[in-house]
Amino acid sequence: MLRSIQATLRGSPSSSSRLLRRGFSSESTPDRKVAVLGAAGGIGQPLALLMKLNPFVSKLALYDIAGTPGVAADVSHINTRSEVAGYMGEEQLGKALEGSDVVIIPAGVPRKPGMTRDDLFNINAGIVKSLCTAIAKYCPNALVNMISNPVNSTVPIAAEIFKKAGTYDEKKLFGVTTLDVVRAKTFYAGKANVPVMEVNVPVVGGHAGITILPLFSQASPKANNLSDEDIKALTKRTQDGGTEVVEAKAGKGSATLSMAYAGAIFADACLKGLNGVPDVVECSFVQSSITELPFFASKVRLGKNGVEEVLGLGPLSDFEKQGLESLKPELKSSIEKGIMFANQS
Ligand SMILES: NC(=O)c1ccc[n+]([C@@H]2O[C@H](COP(=O)([O-])OP(=O)(O)OC[C@H]3O[C@@H](n4cnc5c(N)ncnc54)[C@H](O)[C@@H]3O)[C@@H](O)[C@H]2O)c1
Ligand SMILES: O=C(O)C[C@H](O)C(=O)O
Repeated sequence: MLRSIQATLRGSPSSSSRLLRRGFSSESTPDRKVAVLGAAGGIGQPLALLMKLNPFVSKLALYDIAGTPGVAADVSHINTRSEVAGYMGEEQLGKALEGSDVVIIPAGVPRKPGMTRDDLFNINAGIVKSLCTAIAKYCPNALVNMISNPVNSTVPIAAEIFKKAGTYDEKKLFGVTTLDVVRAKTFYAGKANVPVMEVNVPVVGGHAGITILPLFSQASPKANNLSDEDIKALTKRTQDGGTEVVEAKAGKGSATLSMAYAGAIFADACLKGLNGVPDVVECSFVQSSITELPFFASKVRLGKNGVEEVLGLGPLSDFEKQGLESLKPELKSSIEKGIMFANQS
């Protein structure tokens, strides 16, 4: 993705030649519509920019309850492939969604210091419910990338809304946990003193506090200079990464720029999968049977229909096994809270 952005910034010939190397002719690169819901927000605006730079996108629909005409006009002047349109207010939501291949949802309120992600439930659950009801109506086959918190509950809410509408396909619903992976990579590279762009670390579980479980025992490149205490500290920092940003922003919201980057990486992976690029693997919070919980984040292979394969956890250290058992009760209750909300209201 970073290379895609860099190539795009250098000029379209290099991005199209990259597409050619991947087996697409410039004429046959499939048309793909991406909709961003909450596009005028702290995440939505930089995410709109990054999706405008993505050569796989042919149409970019920017939807919010306010402010999207300005964001769309601004982003639309960038000389890249996609056509941009802004949509504002519920009466324009259908048009924004129609024909979408990927819908990215960063709509909703962010945390302030002292709040948990679950404290956002009361407002964001209703927002997600209404947006997913519209997705079921206007683009039931789209891949849905859920960013709105609490992800551990908003993804189950989306699943229930789609089930009620008769459109649920578990292969097409994703909780975006990429920021946890981005953080784990950055913190590990800093501590292990290895080149950050070469680092890979799976992060499993969910997206809140101890439900975020980075698997540093599977990190590459291997680092022999890290003690058990270092791994514990890296795990805690990854779990508290969101809070670190919320506190630093001191009441002005939560992670937006790093989240836009993470959201753009995940959407890019979804588009590559849809376009038949082989071996696209990212961590995501999806319907899962790799533990007893109905939703769980782990590595997922992406393909032409969305999730092609939910990959297992692989070998865990004793510390990670303990972390896995400790996260299950909280994750289970967040999932159940989402399911109950969707079915009672
Ligand atoms: N998954 C993650 O890793 C992750 C990371 C960071 C933030 N988040 C979450 O993303 C969400 C958005 O964060 P932000 O910083 O961009 O907030 P923000 O307040 O800056 O932006 C949210 C946007 O959503 C819009 N919105 C509200 N109701 C809407 C509706 N019904 N339809 C469409 N748009 C609507 C608002 O108008 C606003 O523009 C929060 O819930 C936050 O907790 C998730
Ligand atoms: O921490 C938050 O509230 C936002 C987001 O979930 C994050 O991880 O940065």
